[in-house]
Amino acid sequence: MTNKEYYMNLALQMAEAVMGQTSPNPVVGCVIVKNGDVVGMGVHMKAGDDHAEVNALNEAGDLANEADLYVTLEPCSHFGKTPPCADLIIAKNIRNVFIASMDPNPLVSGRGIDKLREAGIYVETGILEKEATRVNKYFFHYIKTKKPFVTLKTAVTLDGKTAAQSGDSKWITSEAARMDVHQYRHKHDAILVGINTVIRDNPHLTTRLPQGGKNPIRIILDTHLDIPLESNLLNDQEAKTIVVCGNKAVREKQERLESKKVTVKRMDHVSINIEHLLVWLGEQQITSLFVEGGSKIHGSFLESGHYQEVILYMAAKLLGDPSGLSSFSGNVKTKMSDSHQLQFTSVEMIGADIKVIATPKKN
Ligand SMILES: Nc1c(/N=C/[C@@H](O)[C@H](O)[C@H](O)COP(=O)(O)O)[nH]c(=O)[nH]c1=O
Repeated sequence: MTNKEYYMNLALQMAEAVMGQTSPNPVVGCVIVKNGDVVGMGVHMKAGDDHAEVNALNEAGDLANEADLYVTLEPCSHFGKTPPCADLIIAKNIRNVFIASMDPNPLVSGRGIDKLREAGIYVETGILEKEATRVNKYFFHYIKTKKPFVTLKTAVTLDGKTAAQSGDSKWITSEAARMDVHQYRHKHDAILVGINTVIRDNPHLTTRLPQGGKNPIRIILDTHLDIPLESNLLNDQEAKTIVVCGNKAVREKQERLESKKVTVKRMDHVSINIEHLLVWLGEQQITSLFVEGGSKIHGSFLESGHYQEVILYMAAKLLGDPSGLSSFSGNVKTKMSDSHQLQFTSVEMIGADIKVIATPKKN
């Protein structure tokens, strides 16, 4: 690892540590180095707060003069909730700026760098760019598409079942694997399940990590508003909860839910169109969506083609039951050559279980 990568890695580690806190902003880390000493470190904590560069420059004080600045995302050049970071970097007389990833917003991309170079500052980009892009993959997707980054998560037995034909699914995976899921609940802005999962499991869908973590907004796809009024999701007050229904759902049911401080989003058609839902969620500034199923929901996202990552946890258990519930049911392909093509991006053991991550192949 080169010197530059060492300091950029430090900035990236800070950015990674606050994933889940900054939405709808990106995560950004910044490190300031002078004569081989780290003299300032900063991270963007949450939307509306000071940017990473501001926090690092405040910490460096006069030592920022003639120092090197490492930042994981191109410094902003526009007046947002805070003044442009590029102007502050120039004012503090920083000598060199090293950047990992460029701003994906075409309106500002490169503008911050141009400002710095016009002021005579040396600027180098692309240091650990791959890692920086990974850390902000939800934000980058949202900026480009104005729709949330969609992660489909499922848990299956060795023979691919997500529940027995009786509906029983407790538990497929071990405590360690189920706890691993909670990091994604913290990192995503929202979590989504279908009405069948709500009726079968009566879930809370909260983040229960040892170190805490943010509860995501909870979204239930419930075309006809069948959700039982005594459901945990409607009564535990643990997080903002949105029930999405079709336009034929009974109004009285909608009013009963709204009296419980639950948002009811009535779509324009009888059934729920996934793409329309994602556009609406994007308008609510939801930049990432964690879909925990069940299998019909996963099938509808598969059918829509609007999903960016699949996370599958597999337990070494066999149900041997052909009528057990598959993890995806929808958009059935009858020929292997027509199957949805993905690629594995990681395989690892989590306790006794396997965790696999796959992404759709770019066609
Ligand atoms: N059955 C299993 C899962 N089941 C996932 C969903 O069906 C559950 O309803 C949801 O996780 C419950 O959320 P909670 O109430 O917040 O705990 N998910 C897993 O990773 N392994 C499983 O063995």
